Amino acid sequence: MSEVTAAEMKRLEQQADAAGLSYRQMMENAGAAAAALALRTWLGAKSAAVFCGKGNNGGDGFVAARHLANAGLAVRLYLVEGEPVTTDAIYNCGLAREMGLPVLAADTLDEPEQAEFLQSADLILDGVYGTGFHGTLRPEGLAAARRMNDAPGRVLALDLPSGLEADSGTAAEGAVQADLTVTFHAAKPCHRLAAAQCGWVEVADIGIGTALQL
Ligand SMILES: NC(=O)C1=CN([C@@H]2O[C@H](COP(=O)(O)OP(=O)(O)OC[C@H]3O[C@@H](n4cnc5c(N)ncnc54)[C@H](O)[C@@H]3O)[C@@H](O)[C@H]2O)[C@@H](O)CC1
Ligand SMILES: [K+]
Repeated sequence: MSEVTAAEMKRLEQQADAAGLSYRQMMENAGAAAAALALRTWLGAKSAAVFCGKGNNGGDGFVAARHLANAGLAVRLYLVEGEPVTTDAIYNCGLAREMGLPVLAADTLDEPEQAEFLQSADLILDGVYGTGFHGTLRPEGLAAARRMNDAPGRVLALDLPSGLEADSGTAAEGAVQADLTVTFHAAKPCHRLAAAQCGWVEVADIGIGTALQL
C-alpha cells in the first residue's frame, strides 16, 4: 500500500487545488466516499451520530452526515470543540443546518434524549481530528473519544482515529478505537504503525490522482 506523510498530503492537496480541484471539492469527495463506504459496509444502518471537531476533519464529517441523511438515515451532528473554524468546514456545517440536521454541542450528550440517540445509533462517525492532530487529547477530545468508544454502534474514523498522530502512529491516551477507517488518496504511516487502533482501513479516491495525472 503506498503511503504519504501528513506534509506530503498537504502538498498534494495544494497541487491539486492549483490544478483546478478545489479544497471544497476534495472535502465533498472525502465525505461522500466515507458515507458510501459506511452504507455498503453496514447495510441496513438506520441512524448515525457524527462527531465533528473544528477543523477540516470535522468538515468531512458534515459532508458525510449530509450524504447519510440523503440516504434516509436519522443523523445528528455533535460539535466537540464548538463551531467550525475553517472556511470549508464552516460552509459544510451551514449546508447541514440548512438541510435541517440537528447540529448540537457534544455536551448535550449528557441529556437523556441525546444519550439515548447515541446508545441506539448504528453508526458513529469520528470527524474530530485528522492529520492536524499532535500530542495529547484535551478534555473535550477525550470526552468525545470516550463517548464514541463506549457507544454500541460501529465506529468509522474519517482519515484516522482521533488521537492518533498521522506520521508517528503514536496514540494519545483515550484515542478513538475504530472498527473501520477511511483515509483519503493514500494511507498515512499511522494506518500501518497503529493498525489495531484503525480497524479495517480503506483508501478512498478524492480526485487528486486524476487532477495531478499521477
Ligand atoms: N485540506 C484539504 O483539502 C482536505 C482535508 N481533509 C481533511 O482535513 C483533515 C486535516 O484538517 P486540519 O488540518 O484542519 O486539521 P484537523 O481537522 O485534523 O485538526 C483540527 C485542529 O486541531 C488542532 N489540534 C492539533 N492537536 C490538537 C490537540 N492535541 N488537541 C486539540 N486540538 C489539536 C490543530 O491545530 C488543527 O487545526 C484531514 O485529516 C482530512 O480529514 C479532507 O477534507 C480532504 C481535503
Ligand atoms: K478522525
